[in-house]
Amino acid sequence: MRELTVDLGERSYPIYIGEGLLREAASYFEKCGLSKRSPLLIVTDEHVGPRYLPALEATLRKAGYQTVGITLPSGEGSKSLAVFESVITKALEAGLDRHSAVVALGGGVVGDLAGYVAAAYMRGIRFVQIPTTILAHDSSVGGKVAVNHPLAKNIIGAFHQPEMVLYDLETLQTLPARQVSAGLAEVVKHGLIWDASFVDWIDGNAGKLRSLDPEALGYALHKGCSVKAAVVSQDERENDVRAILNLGHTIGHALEAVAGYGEMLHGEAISIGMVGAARIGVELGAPQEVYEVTKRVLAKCGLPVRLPSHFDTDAVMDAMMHDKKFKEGRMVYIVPTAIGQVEIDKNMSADRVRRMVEQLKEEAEV
Ligand SMILES: NC(=O)c1ccc[n+]([C@@H]2O[C@H](COP(=O)([O-])OP(=O)(O)OC[C@H]3O[C@@H](n4cnc5c(N)ncnc54)[C@H](O)[C@@H]3O)[C@@H](O)[C@H]2O)c1
Ligand SMILES: O=C(O)C(=O)C[C@@H](O)[C@H](O)[C@H](O)COP(=O)(O)O
Ligand SMILES: [Zn+2]
Repeated sequence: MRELTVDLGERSYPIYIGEGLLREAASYFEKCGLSKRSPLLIVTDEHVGPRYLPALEATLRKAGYQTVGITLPSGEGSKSLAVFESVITKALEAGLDRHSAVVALGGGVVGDLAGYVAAAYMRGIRFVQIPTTILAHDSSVGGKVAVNHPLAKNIIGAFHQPEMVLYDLETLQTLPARQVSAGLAEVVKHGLIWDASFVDWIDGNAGKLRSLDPEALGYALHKGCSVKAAVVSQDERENDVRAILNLGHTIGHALEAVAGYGEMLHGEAISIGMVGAARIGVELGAPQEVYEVTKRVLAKCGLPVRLPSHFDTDAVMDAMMHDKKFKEGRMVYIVPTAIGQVEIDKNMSADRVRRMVEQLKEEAEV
């Protein structure tokens, strides 16, 4: 078992990463002081619930916790105000009070939604992240919780930190191949923004990661969570350095919205976005290898590196205008300057981004 800390003063919390942690969940819940007198609401989805909810509830109940589960349809569509309301209804019916906690058992969709429920219910109750996807090594850490609006991703949300992150790597073994690749996009991102040697390692170990080799996965997810924790610890509310976690996301979020939520997975969209960002980086003076390595490593992880030509450039640009980082015709854009390094460009021209979107449709597959 590996342990990390997200260092945020009185809101600091541990990330536990290891095999079989779900079976020991009760002892971790006790360690972080969750109440046995008030019900816990476990939010999960239709793919995760049948596999992992009964065992989690059994171990928690055996230790004296009261649990209630809610199983949602899987996929990005559940990050909506309608589903948010249905979970609040469940919380009220189950009698959750201010000492209760919401437990997110699932991927980033469940984590973002359940976290937002926890942030809003009775003006904020505690919550626990139990991530079950590779991608959720990113989403479970850092306290960004949200639902989508049809016009813009993650636009209704809050910062609300969990009490702990309990990452049982055994659960990842049941992930479908497409979700494995999508999750690896955020792993690659953590290398590209912070650590060239990690990018090099992924380059050499992408095959092992895709085949869910436990040792390789453990190493990569610990590394990814360390980068995320380090960045968030420096800038909890994205006033500054935290923006670098958005590499590839400005266009990525627009692609998700334009495709229709869930059609293009988050990891797939930001993969294409990171290739675009690398192109802009090279245009602005970064070495050519920034583009070549970014594209190669993403392709090795089984990710798309080209924008399908049916995407309408105007629609993508319109969607970007709703991004939280867009202001007066200029956007905040994360631009790679070298492998493992990025800078925050607060004055990126929309015209340059438009040209990049067009170029992404011409991108050769690797
Ligand atoms: N809050 C943040 O900081 C942050 C960071 C990155 C991404 N996100 C958000 O995360 C979301 C994407 O998360 P995701 O990729 O985990 O998607 P997801 O939660 O939809 O999970 C992907 C799919 O895998 C299934 N699944 C999950 N765990 C499984 C398992 N162990 N075995 C079998 N199937 C399993 C799910 O049912 C779903 O069909 C997006 O909405 C994105 O915006 C948030
Ligand atoms: O935690 C962050 O900060 C991130 O940017 C992580 C991203 O991977 C994640 O997709 C996040 O939800 C994007 O943030 P947003 O503020 O652009 O919605
Ligand atoms: Zn992301």
